[in-house]
Amino acid sequence: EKFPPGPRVIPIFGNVLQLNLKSPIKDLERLTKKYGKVYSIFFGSRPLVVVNGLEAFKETLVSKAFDFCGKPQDIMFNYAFQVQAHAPGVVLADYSPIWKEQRRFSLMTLRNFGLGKQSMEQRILAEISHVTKVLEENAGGTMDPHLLFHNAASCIICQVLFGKHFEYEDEFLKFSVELFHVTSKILNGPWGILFIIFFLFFWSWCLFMIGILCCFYCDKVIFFFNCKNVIFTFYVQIYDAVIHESQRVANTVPLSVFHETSKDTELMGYFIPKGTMIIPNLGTALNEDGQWKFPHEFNPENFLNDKGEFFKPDAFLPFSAGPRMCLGEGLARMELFLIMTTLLRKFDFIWPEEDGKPDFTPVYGVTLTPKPYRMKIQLRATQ
Ligand code: HEM
Repeated sequence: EKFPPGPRVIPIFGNVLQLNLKSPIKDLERLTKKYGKVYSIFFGSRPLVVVNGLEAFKETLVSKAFDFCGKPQDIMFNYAFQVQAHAPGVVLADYSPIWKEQRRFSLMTLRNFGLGKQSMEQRILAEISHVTKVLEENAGGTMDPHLLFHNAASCIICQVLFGKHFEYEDEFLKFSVELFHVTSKILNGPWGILFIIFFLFFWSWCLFMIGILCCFYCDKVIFFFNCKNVIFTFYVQIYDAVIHESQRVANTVPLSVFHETSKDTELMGYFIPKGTMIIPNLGTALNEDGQWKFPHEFNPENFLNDKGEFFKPDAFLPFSAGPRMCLGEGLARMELFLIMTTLLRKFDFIWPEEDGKPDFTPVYGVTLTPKPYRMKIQLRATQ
């Protein structure tokens, strides 16, 4: 009786036919308005609980984190990725001593490979020089930057993993980026089941996903060390605000990675049995009324306090929170900051008027991405 409410369930199908599986975000928004911050939907006979908004996330991901930090093991993903009990990796591993060990090992390895250190910054800057070269070649014209940025992000993670730079024309790189692109589109789409075969390849390339997901971040501490004057620091704060605001609006990983309850528990007064799949709808905190100065518009002031200094509101949870939160946040931040600042100092990126109004409707896949677009590139007069 105390299970979260939800739409009427159709036998065999559950609520699948009531959702647009190609892009369920709008449907989930509609259901939040009707049923509240915590509600249930059924995939076939399987119940899922959708969690929305900062208050519910605090309870799910932080204060009761260990009740909610399992990962479903009996879904198609796990078979496709060949997740095995003795070697489950990190992202899809259930809450267990093996997951803890693998997470600790991964963090330590990333640190050993230079995360948070000058050497990682140098690797990223070296990769940016390749991007800059391509953009310079196209200066004065228009281009679709999609593949260029995928390549750059993939190459950075390859640098970390293999200590080698891949040329953008390299067949291996082209194949892997294309493979990721295709699979990530199919994965969440209605035809996902038919394309299960792709998933077998996907596991091998998941590290590339890391790069593509990250859209480039930064550890601003490194930057601060190099900046001694106050005015420059002020600019950095604004830059940081712009980058965070871009990520807030982009809502890159809207539904996080599904969780599962590891025991019977309660959430905002509702009873949630052990083994229930949980969807943290992270995007609902990123534009939640009451949490932001300007929740529904692009405005970097969302990350500036009254004195114009950078601050991060609690509702900024694109990397999730608690024990399962994203392990690559540091690398992602470093990449985004270095790439954005370097490119914006050198180039102007302009929307081509002949292409009409930009269509901001995102394409739903593992991540939310923009529809294909072209941009004009111009070298800036002062660099
Ligand atoms: C903008 C870039 C990125 C975003 C928005 C992002 C977001 C996320 C989210 C939402 C989760 C799920 C957390 C949860 O289950 O509660 C996650 C998990 C994870 N991410 Fe990221 N991520 C990004 C980049 C990266 C990078 C660069 C790496 C690796 C270097 C990485 C590695 C991981 C791993 C290993 C997990 C699983 C952690 C665990 O289950 O213990 N991510 N990420």
